[in-house]
Parts: sequence; structure tokens; C-alpha cells
Amino acid sequence: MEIAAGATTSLHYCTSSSIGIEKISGKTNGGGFFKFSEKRCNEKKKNNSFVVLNSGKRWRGAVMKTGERKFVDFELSCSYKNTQAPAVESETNYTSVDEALILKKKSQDVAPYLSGCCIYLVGMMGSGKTTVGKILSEVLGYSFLDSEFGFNEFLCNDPIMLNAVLIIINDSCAHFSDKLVEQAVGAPSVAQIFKEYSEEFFRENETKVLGDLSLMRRLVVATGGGAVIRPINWKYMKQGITVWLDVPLEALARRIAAVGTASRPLLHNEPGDAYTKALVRLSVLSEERDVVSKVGLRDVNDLTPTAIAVEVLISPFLFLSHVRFN
Ligand SMILES: Nc1ncnc2c1ncn2[C@@H]1O[C@H](COP(=O)(O)OP(=O)(O)O)[C@@H](O)[C@H]1O
Ligand SMILES: O=C(O)C1=C[C@@H](OP(=O)(O)O)[C@@H](O)[C@H](O)C1
Repeated sequence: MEIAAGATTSLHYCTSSSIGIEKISGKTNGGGFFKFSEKRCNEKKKNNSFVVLNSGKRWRGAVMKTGERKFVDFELSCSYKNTQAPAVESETNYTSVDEALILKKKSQDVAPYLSGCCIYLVGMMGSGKTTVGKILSEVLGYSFLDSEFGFNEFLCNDPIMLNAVLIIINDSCAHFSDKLVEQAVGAPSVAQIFKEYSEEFFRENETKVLGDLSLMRRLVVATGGGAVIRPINWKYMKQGITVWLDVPLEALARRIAAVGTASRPLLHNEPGDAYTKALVRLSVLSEERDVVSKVGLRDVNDLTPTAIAVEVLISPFLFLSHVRFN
């Protein structure tokens, strides 16, 4: 069944598996066609056309059959504006129709080789681990884990709670974020942990959580930027595939300045505005960590999060199992 979506211009990303999209075509600044799989949609080819009735974050469409309307809800985030896919450094996650297609295709190609293996994203603060990780997990049908959520005393010191969360994660493809779990268990934020305990305490828990996660499957883990500093963490991440998101410091500082430094305690003690704080501290940290020069991956600054997700999927490192930090 072909579905004409005349109103759409650009897509964030789509949970195509949930609606059985076989094919998406269209221009970033024009209309698009969505081809649903027969099986999922259970509609006959003829007499069907599609009208977008509503738009916004979720779409609702109507499959028009002769004289009758059948509503189909589907999760296809879209931009209603008649604009090109936005500039890369914007705050949005929009991606073009082409990108969404490529991502879907690549994920299908790669999934059999992954065999449920976890993907760890590493990189400096602001490099896009959370943003890209969510996209990747969605397209792969993996659970997403912003590993920081577990870096708190409630989860790590309470084996029952930790196990409960890990079981939920293991059993579902739901998306988790540190914020959600923090709210659920009333746990402190990373910034609070740094303030009330210490960075060392945080690092200990970070390692503990990575150890637990290394026993699991089908996870995309957005690690904290500092996870690379402990060799033991690399040992855990070696159980899966580790990909470094390498972004120039100026771009990182710009991104962080745009959202503020509140959630990034390592930047709190620097003087100056958010951009300067971020740039100064990140320069020091990146020298200390020195991962970029060692792994030499390509710079992903000028790519959208979806394009980066594609890069992760097709990365040759995927087949070399991980990027090693010597
Ligand atoms: N490829 C990208 N292009 C532009 N902005 C991006 C990109 N990836 C992420 N961002 C933005 O940068 C900020 C930090 O991203 P985030 O995913 O939280 O990074 P991390 O988890 O690595 O700290 C967010 O505001 C996000 O929207
Ligand atoms: O670089 C770091 O040492 C840190 C990065 C943060 O995560 P993000 O990379 O997600 O910002 C968080 O783990 C903590 O504030 C320490």
C-alpha cells in the first residue's frame, strides 16, 4: 500500500518497525510516500490512499477505502514546516527522509552480524552519545541506556533495585533515560553525586554499572564522557562494540553552551560564560584522555545524529569488535 504524505517535509526518525514501513521516499522539502507492508497494515492495495489528518509529534492517518475511513495510528515524528532538514548544529534531531531510509537499510544489513551484541558509545561530553544512542537503539530494536542513570547509590548499592532495572531493560525495548530512573527512584543527579560525594565515588559506580551491563545483550549504552579513563571499563565494553564519537572541542563547547552546564559537574568550577567554561575544561580533559589521536576515527561534527547512527552501523570497527584504547 502506498501512502502519500503530502504535508510532510522532513522527518525526525521513524519507528518504522512498529508500523511496517517498507519504503520511505520523498524530498526533504517536499512530499513523501510511505509504503506500508501488506502484512502489517492488512489492507488491500487497491482503493487505498492515505490522508494525513493530523500532524505534530505523532501522526494519525486515515486509510481511505471506498466510502469508509480507517484510522491508522503510527509513530512517525515529523516536522510540519516546509523547510529543508535543519542545519547540523541546530538543537533538533530532524533528519531527512533519505537519512531515515539509509539508516533503516543499514540497520537491517548489520543486525544479523550484531547478534544482539551491545553497542557502547564513548566520547566527550556533548559528543552526541545520548542523541545518537537513542536513534540507534530505536532502529535496531535495542534498549537504550544512558548509563549515568545507574551511577547512583540507590541502584548500585541496592542489588534488588539494580537487578529489577536490569531485568526491565533486558526484557523490553523501552527507552530509559537517567532522568526517568532518577525520578522513579528519587535518585540524585550526576551533578549532585559529584557535589555530595565525590568524583571518585561516581567513577566507582560507573565501573560497577558497566560491569553489570557487560553481561547483558541488546543494549545501546551511552556511556559518560569519562568512562574511557579506566582500563577496567574498556575491559567491560570489550564485551560489545565500542564506537568513539569524535567531535572538535569548539563544537562540543557550542553545544554545551546551548544547553547549559548544569548537568555537567566537571564544568562547574571554571570561570567565564558557558562556552568558555566548556572549551577550557574540555581541552584539558581531552588531552588527559587522548583517545581521539589513538583511535583516529572520522570527525562526525558535521553530520546529523541519524547520519552518525549510520556511521556507527557501518563502521569497520563493528567487525573488529571494538575500538581499543591502549
Ligand atoms: N550531530 C549533532 N549535530 C548537532 N548537535 C548535536 C548532534 N548530536 C548531538 N547534538 C546536540 O548536542 C548536545 C549534547 O548531545 P548529547 O547527546 O547529550 O551528548 P552526550 O550524551 O555525548 O553528552 C544536545 O543538545 C544535542 O542535541
Ligand atoms: O566527561 C566526564 O567525565 C563526564 C561526562 C558526563 O557524561 P556526558 O558525557 O553524557 O555528558 C558525566 O558522566 C559526568 O558528568 C562526567
